[in-house]
Amino acid sequence: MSSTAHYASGHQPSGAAEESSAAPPVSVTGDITVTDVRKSFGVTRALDGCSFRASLGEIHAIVGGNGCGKSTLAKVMSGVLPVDSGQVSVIGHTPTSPHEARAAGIATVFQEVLVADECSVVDNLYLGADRLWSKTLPMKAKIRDAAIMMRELTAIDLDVEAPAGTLPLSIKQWITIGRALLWKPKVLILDESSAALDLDSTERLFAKMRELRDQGSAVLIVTHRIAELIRISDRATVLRDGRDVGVLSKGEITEKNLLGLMTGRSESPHIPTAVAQEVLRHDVVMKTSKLKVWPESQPIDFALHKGEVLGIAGLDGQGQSDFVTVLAGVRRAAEGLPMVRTASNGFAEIRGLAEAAQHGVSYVSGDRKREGIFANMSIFENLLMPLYRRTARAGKLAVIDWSSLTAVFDWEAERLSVRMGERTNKITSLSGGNQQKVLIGRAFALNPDILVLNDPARGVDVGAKAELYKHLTAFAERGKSVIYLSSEIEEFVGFATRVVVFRNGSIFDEFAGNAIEPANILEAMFGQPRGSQRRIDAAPGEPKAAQAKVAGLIPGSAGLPPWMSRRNHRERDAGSEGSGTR
Ligand SMILES: Nc1ncnc2c1ncn2[C@@H]1O[C@H](COP(=O)(O)OP(=O)(O)OP(=O)(O)O)[C@@H](O)[C@H]1O
Repeated sequence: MSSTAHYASGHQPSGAAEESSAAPPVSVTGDITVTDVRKSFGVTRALDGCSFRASLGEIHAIVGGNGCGKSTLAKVMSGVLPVDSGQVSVIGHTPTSPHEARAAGIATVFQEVLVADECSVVDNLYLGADRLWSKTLPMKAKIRDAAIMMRELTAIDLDVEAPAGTLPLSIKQWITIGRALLWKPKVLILDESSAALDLDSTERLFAKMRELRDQGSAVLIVTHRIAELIRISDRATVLRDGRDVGVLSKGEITEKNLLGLMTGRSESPHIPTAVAQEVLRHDVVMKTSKLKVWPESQPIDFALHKGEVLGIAGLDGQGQSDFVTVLAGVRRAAEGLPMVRTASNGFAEIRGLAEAAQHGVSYVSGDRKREGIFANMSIFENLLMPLYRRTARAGKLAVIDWSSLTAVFDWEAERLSVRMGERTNKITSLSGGNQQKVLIGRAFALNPDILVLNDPARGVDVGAKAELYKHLTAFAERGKSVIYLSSEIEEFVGFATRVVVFRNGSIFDEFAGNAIEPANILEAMFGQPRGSQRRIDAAPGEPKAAQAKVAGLIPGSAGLPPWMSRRNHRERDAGSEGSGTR
């Protein structure tokens, strides 16, 4: 393993780049050199003498725990943040604004999915581009290019003229990536850009990254998905507490080496073991009977047991996310209602969030920007607001019991290791992963009986993830139950009691015990049943439509989600086999 990197000093800043109305201007004058950079926010030292060096023609990962300064490093290289001291040179430029960075051939996809909901997909793709080369492109050409780009990235035909607000988070994430790729950047910086993508989508992103690298660009990625970064990166720089602590070359990039550098310790925090199955004989605490997520999808009979950690998997758009939001009362199913066990041992229907909360069901969204944080409120308020009313002392004035709230805050913030300055600071002052921890803390603080988590570890570092599994396991051992949707299938191993895999808006397969293996889950996600459920929706000999569903990645013709293109809907309505969508 390389020791702490020492870098040569960077190129001198070249000043602002010229604007151009032609294709993106790129003048390659050197590589990427960040030297001894310091950047503080008040008392927080986000970068504390950080150095980093990457070359054109490589995929280089920037790795480290939540709050160690990765996004800040990405932002200083993208002209979003000025440094307090030190030097930044990216292909000969020191951009002082995102616009300058873009003109220099540097494109960044930031961690938060920045999409204007009310604008169309095409407008979102060209957002901010109108002062440069795309100004001259007629709308028709933009629509054509947008459709091609989105098809390449998502493998489905999207209606690019539809408003982006109706799209799932993963597709919005693709828009932000497509926006950067349209520029054919010389340096592409991806800050947690695969965090909302499923496995197959991630492969498409990787193909794009390799293509760019092979054309001579540098691709810098920030990710907490260790298995992915091991596969894709040529080199990795590890940060800890705002400093670079080591550079790993391809063969050295292993989970053990990464964790050792990230934490400064050598032990691995997560040792997978098969999870005991006795809980599957315990009482049912939540169930559905003939519930249909989409009007045309297969009905779902489902049961969650007391003490169970149930994993939920599926390729994007297969209904798993809709299902968990139905269970949590966030949305209604096309048919049927989930039922939850009541204190008197009967079952009550969940018709909305209020009933879910009343019967002890809490929800954590992975889409923290849209469904989670209150951006204008403090860290404290964000973690505890749902408790304000509950802890109000009886009486006319209903005074909030601040001392008990403070105790809850301290407990949750400490056990989830939320890295923060003052608790009264706005939640947006926290790094992305730490914001997510606050949302998880909020759900725990409500002391629920059933926790429904929708890809909660998105952007959470590997150490904190292991802690989260520990807390959730302990929670389940206290007789509570957990529903855990993840787009990262490795998460289930050694943690979930059972995993159900969704296809076409319904449960397709199910795994328990030692069968909870990434390879098994993956095959089921792609339509090959390997578990106990064996709900085969396309047996050999079935017509081509079903075979296409199994072989391909398209959601089946049964119950296409509404954001797919008009063309897909027309094909479905005409009884088409849908295989033309790829
Ligand atoms: N605008 C800001 N105001 C105040 N503090 C900030 C701001 N931006 C970042 N910080 C702080 O700087 C530190 C580094 O944050 P940064 O977002 O760079 O971390 P990160 O390594 O990207 O974390 P994550 O993996 O959670 O995304 C954190 O402690 C964060 O709270």
